Amino acid sequence: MRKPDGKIVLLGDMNVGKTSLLQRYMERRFTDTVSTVGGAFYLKQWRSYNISIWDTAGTHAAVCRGYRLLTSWGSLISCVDALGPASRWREQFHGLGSMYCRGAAAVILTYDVNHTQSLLELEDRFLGLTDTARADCLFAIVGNKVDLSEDGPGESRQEGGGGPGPAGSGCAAPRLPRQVQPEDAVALYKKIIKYKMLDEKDVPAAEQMCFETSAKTGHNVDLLFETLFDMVVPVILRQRAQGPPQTVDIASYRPPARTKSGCCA
Ligand SMILES: Nc1nc2c(ncn2[C@@H]2O[C@H](COP(=O)(O)OP(=O)(O)OP(=O)(O)O)[C@@H](O)[C@H]2O)c(=O)[nH]1
Ligand SMILES: [Mg+2]
Repeated sequence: MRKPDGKIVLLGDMNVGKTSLLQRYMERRFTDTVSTVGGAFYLKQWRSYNISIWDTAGTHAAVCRGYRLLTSWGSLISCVDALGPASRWREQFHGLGSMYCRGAAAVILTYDVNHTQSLLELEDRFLGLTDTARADCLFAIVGNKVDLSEDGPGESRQEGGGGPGPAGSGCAAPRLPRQVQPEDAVALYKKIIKYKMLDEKDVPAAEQMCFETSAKTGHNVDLLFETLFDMVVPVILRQRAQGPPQTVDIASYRPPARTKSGCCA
């Protein structure tokens, strides 16, 4: 298998629809999903480039919230017990998330437009994971599940076919009042630019990088991925021009052969 030329990573709280978005784009269908454990990737050929798209688990935030609940409800002993595992979880999650983001050319920060907390989590928990991404990493902010909001495009404008599973079931879910406005996503994008100490004029405009999608209907899903692929190609070319990364590839690393005279030669 050829090594991927570039990497895109999907991050976001559990249940926001990361796996469903990726499945909708790669497999052209919307099916029941199970919560992701660890991470998995698809390879997409775009023009002459191989791009890996990583799906990650959003579980951590909920696990920590669970522990927080436990600490407020439980006995003193369970509080003390819970603090240990919660912080260990946070560390493990941070390590794993940072690993998935290492060298990423683009990160898709995903939230649910009907759930404010999922947008807040992006800044609180997920943005820090992107410190290991490329310095010129692109950021897309994606509000998913617009089909569920009162003002969303919904079933009647279904794009790309429903396929088996929930989308094909024919019964429309009740509409919800939308909790996150497009301006909130634009504000987050601007915060990210500040956090990364970038100049707004050197990065794509917020309006270009904030999307509202529905993995269920397919709304804007192709637009999201294909806009990013086009933007990632120049990043790949820059990466090639800079030469191989200055880090050791553990898989291919071989220690230098010892001389017969040993270490003191
Ligand atoms: N109505 C609607 N439901 C969606 C949409 N996207 C995902 N879902 C549903 O939301 C639930 C969670 O979707 P997933 O894709 O598994 O979410 P995830 O972000 O990958 O979750 P984790 O793997 O736990 O981090 C599933 O029941 C999906 O069917 C959408 O656009 N519209
Ligand atoms: Mg998932």
